[in-house]
Amino acid sequence: MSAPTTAFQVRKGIHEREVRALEPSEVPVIDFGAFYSPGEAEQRKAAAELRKACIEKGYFYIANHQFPEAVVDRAYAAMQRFFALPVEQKMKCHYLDSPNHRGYVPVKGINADHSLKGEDESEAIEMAHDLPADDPDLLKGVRFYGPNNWPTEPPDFRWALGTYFDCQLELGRTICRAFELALDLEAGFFTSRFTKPLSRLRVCYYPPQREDFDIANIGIGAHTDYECFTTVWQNGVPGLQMLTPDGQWQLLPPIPGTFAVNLGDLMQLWTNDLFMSTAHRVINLSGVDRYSLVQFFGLNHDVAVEGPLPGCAGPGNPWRYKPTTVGGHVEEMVAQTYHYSG
Ligand SMILES: O=C(O)CCC(=O)C(=O)O
Ligand SMILES: [Fe+2]
Repeated sequence: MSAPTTAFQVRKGIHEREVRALEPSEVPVIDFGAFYSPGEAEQRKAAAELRKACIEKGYFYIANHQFPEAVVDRAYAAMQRFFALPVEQKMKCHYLDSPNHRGYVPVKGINADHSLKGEDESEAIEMAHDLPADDPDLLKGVRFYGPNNWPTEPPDFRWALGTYFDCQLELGRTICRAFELALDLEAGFFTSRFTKPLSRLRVCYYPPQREDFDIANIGIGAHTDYECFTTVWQNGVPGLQMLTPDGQWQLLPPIPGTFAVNLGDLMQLWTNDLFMSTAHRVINLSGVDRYSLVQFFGLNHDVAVEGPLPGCAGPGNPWRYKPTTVGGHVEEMVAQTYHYSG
């Protein structure tokens, strides 16, 4: 049985227009170098900072993560060239033409905020692990495993974004390890279930938005992400806003050399609301184009979320959710957001 889904997106203040723009010094930045070092004390210290940020804010940035800068630069260059193409060209790889939920999402192609009837004013490419068409899990009916629906233009898009995706998987494994420490779990709790993870990458473009925008039609409407956590790279142009657990919208400043990381629904389910899935949205009022690379990290498709993590429930604090699976929850939420009929 699936968990109730409406619990995740609805938050007090979700349509509030007041936003506080944060200074870079106000952002919790975790030094990820600690997780690559053999020093246990350093790792524990960084994990404690990560835990505090998750409880108080629902997001953090990571620095010293060792992600190759050239991979980001190449991905950014290729995505700019793709989104500059005529719309007819981009429509040739529309996501609704892919059996695996991969491809181009045009303007008004999704409705991320399920509580409104609007459509989102942004474009994206949905991609994931580029698996063959005879992948055994795909043959069993798991549509999230399978081939990407690559654009043919620009010709290096596939290399540039495929490499970004693969490198992010490596980073994601380290973030899983950091969460194991932050939640006091046995080593391998997440990483041993991260051998064929459901991970999606959204390659996003947000044209500038008018000041008198309608809250139902913004870059991406307020929502929570469905997986365990999400990494966000943004091109120096602000627009991403996070709703903190105490109900304040915060505009996140891009900080060169970092990724923002926010929590997703599965983390909320598993931690029984200790780590809440962070509601967020994008409104690009900068006057210039905003681009972002947003990668979602679940665990393997069939991993069961059938109870709270150790230490996250007890007398007076029962588990609030129903059992689900990683793939089951993501499938249900994607069906509500994207324009699949029937
Ligand atoms: O573009 C961003 O910064 C965030 C996009 C987002 O929230 C999403 O694609 O789920
Ligand atoms: Fe999101």
